[in-house]
Amino acid sequence: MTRLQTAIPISIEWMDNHIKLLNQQALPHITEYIDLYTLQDVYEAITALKVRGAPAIGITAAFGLAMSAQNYEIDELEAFLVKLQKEKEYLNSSRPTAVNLSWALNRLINSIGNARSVNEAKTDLLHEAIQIQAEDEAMCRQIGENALLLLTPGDSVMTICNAGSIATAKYGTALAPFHLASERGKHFHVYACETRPVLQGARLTAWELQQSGVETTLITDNMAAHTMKTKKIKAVIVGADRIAANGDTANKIGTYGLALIAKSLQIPFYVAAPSSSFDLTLKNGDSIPIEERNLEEVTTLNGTQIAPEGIQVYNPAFDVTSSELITAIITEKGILYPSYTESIKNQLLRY
Ligand SMILES: CSC[C@H]1O[C@H](OP(=O)(O)O)[C@H](O)[C@@H]1O
Repeated sequence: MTRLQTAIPISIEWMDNHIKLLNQQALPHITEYIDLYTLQDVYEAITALKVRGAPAIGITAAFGLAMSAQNYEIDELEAFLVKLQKEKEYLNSSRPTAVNLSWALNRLINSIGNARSVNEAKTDLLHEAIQIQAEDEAMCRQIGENALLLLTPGDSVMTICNAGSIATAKYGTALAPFHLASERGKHFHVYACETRPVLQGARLTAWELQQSGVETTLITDNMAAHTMKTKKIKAVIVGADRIAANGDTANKIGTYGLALIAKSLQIPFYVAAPSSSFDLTLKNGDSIPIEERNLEEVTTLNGTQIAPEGIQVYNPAFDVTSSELITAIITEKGILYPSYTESIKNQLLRY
């Protein structure tokens, strides 16, 4: 067993008739699993961020739809497909920004195009969800290998949010190189931004990298510029929720600011993401839907009110980094460089 296999739990496990999910809202203090049996359980787990991270959301939704379909008491294929489409749209409405959600659900619907019976369709759905999870693990491992072509062990690297193993099937995207290097006895020094308001950096990335034996320093988000300037940060690497055809990238709120600082300090800024995070129907990032979440995430901390009651709040969960601020996009199919419109066409779509 590699260190990663023993250190970091798998976030999503299919248990033959239900989903066993690592509750990411309980981390880092409690490692607990919750059992999801219904479509509503899955919808609520995604909206409440019990599972979060673009690929992990897609995988969970895929198993959720396949699981729900197993229990349809419908014999007629046409009626089965009508109900499946309705439930797919419901799950797809759980969070708007990560394209992996709709990508995974569409893959499930497409997987039963040739089914000749309801039973065949039920089998195909489950098979496709299992396939999506297995492929994501392989893609993330390859992203880690490709990132190690750009990052040098021993360097200090900054990241934001959690684009880690628990946000994917395994390994993560932005954190994948650190896990792989650690398994090989090579070490980076990672500066993790805490990532207000939900604290994915402080709660999840700090925990995940510590489990994996990666040297990690936690900073608050407003320390990023000073840290990049004074701590010899050699690169910034982040995940992605949706990448448009020109390379504009939506990621956790605060990412755009890191990219601007990196540009001004001439520090390479990398996005790490699987091909399932690209939305080539969008010419650029202007039309990427940005999720706005409830005000309590900003006005409270661990249930304690930290702002005056009734204060107005703006709580966008993502921002869009324009492609000219991105040095390279690291995918499982290789490293893309500007112009991203061209490199996406030549490298991502060539298969
Ligand atoms: C590989 S995870 C990608 C992405 O998802 C996270 O958002 P959230 O925690 O709200 O699901 C964050 O933006 C990560 O970079």
